[in-house]
Amino acid sequence: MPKVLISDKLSPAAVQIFKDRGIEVDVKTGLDKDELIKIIGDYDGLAIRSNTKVTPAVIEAAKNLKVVGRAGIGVDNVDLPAATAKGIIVMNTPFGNSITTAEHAIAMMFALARDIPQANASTHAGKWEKSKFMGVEVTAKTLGIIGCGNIGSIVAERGIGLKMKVIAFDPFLTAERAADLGVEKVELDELLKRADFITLHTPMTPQTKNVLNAANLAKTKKGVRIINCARGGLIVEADLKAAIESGHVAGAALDVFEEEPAKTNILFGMEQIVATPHLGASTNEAQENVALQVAEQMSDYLLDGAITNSVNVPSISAEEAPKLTPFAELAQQLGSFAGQLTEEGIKEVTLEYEGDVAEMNTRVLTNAALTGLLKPQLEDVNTVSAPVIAKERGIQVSEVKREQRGAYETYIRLTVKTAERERSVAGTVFSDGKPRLIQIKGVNMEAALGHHMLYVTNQDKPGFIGALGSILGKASINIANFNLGREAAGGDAICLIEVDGDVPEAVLKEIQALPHVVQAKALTF
Ligand SMILES: NC(=O)c1ccc[n+]([C@@H]2O[C@H](COP(=O)([O-])OP(=O)(O)OC[C@H]3O[C@@H](n4cnc5c(N)ncnc54)[C@H](O)[C@@H]3O)[C@@H](O)[C@H]2O)c1
Ligand SMILES: O=C(O)[C@H](O)COP(=O)(O)O
Repeated sequence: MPKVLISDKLSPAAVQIFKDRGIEVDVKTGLDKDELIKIIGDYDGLAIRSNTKVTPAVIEAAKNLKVVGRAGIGVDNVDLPAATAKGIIVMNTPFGNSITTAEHAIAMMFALARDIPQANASTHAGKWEKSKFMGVEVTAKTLGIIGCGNIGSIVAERGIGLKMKVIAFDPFLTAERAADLGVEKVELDELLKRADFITLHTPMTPQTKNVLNAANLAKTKKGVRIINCARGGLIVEADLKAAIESGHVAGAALDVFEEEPAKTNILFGMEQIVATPHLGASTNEAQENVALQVAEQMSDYLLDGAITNSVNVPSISAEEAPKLTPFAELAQQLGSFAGQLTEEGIKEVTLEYEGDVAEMNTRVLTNAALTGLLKPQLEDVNTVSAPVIAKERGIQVSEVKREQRGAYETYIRLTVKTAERERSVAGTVFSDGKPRLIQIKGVNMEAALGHHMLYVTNQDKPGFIGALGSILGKASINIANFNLGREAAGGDAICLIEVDGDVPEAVLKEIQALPHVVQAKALTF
């Protein structure tokens, strides 16, 4: 039975889902990093929010971990490269808390416009400072949205509902989407110049980090008010402080900070700052949504191999998972076969998918093939890390899909190009669900791959098979399966033999020395 650890405060709905799905679940919140490292090895799944830091050290200690589920959106607290390298799937719940966070941004805008937190504190203190708190209307003001994705779009709709003029900077926002939303798409400088309120809704990336720095703050309208319910590092806090002190920026409402938890901060204590402790997603509704969703997604993966909302691998639905499994095994075997025979640097890999398999989720199959291909050179490769490693090594990977059927209903062909040669191998899955090789280097044959295989290429000449059989017999190597194929009588021939154990180096040398042998290699699968 898979075992999941919930290490941040999640709605109890998540625990119930895991239990209902037959998954053992422990809830241990507030663990420090050493405590987490100590226990993480026991778990197949880890469910988190933003508090748990999934560092390379945690990943290293997570010997059984298969999936990290983020009940929320931002996965900046998870070391994605480390998780990917270890084959751990990281998934989030990209929509579950969007409305709640957008509503928080709007609430923060009003808090700023009308000094609500300051007036609240003053009134509680019995001061009745009616003339001190003079606000501004939002009606007819310009709201500048930086990042118009899920949350930014909802903020845009709410802003339009409040009779604001909404402008947005988002390089990935299409003109059609902007028109549908009723938003004017502008460049960043234009937004900075025109907005009375600026609200940030981008992820934290190298491009968005420090987007509101001294230089950009200087381009804003005097009296601008800034709202950040996205990520702390989008604003340079020292520059914001200076811009408020100079009177250029009227105020800022911040839910997120450069360093969290933010127990101290240079902005704390400033009258013009409204602060909340990363509460964007904190409503009953959003927490129920994300907890249910993450528990379902993690259970689907741990129990059925279905992948939803992963940030590091392609999705696989629960329906396609069982159909894909034998083809993924085939793709990995084709990759492994080619990988064990390839001793030079790989330049290009092409995967041809023909027939029914062309309609499947071929990215998953390509990742499986790359895993098999790279494994002989790299012990630490898996279906999650393989595409990243291939890219890092400059291997060009392409897919070709054809719907038509030939002699076989469906098949996959893998072609590997190096500086010296091109090698291709094709296979299919038979009705018994087992993968078979059907062609090697253009030579037809039908062979299942066992654990130990002997691969020999030779010139098709009489007497060769007898000589080969007697070498194996003399070495007491039992033949389990013998598969032969040839280009034409007397031409190139291939012999793929399943044997019941290792083929020692000395035996291999004897085979290589036989007349007409071009190559002989022991392969394992
Ligand atoms: N405060 C909270 O509690 C809370 C809650 C939920 C989400 N968030 C954060 O809010 C942010 C937005 O979440 P979302 O769900 O809307 O994400 P999203 O991916 O749907 O939208 C992000 C948008 O930013 C745009 N973008 C990317 N790079 C950009 C750039 N360089 N300049 C301008 N725009 C750029 C993208 O095109 C996209 O449209 C994330 O950082 C998320 O972690 C915070
Ligand atoms: O990215 C998110 O979903 C938000 O930052 C919410 O974080 P939380 O789940 O820790 O409140």
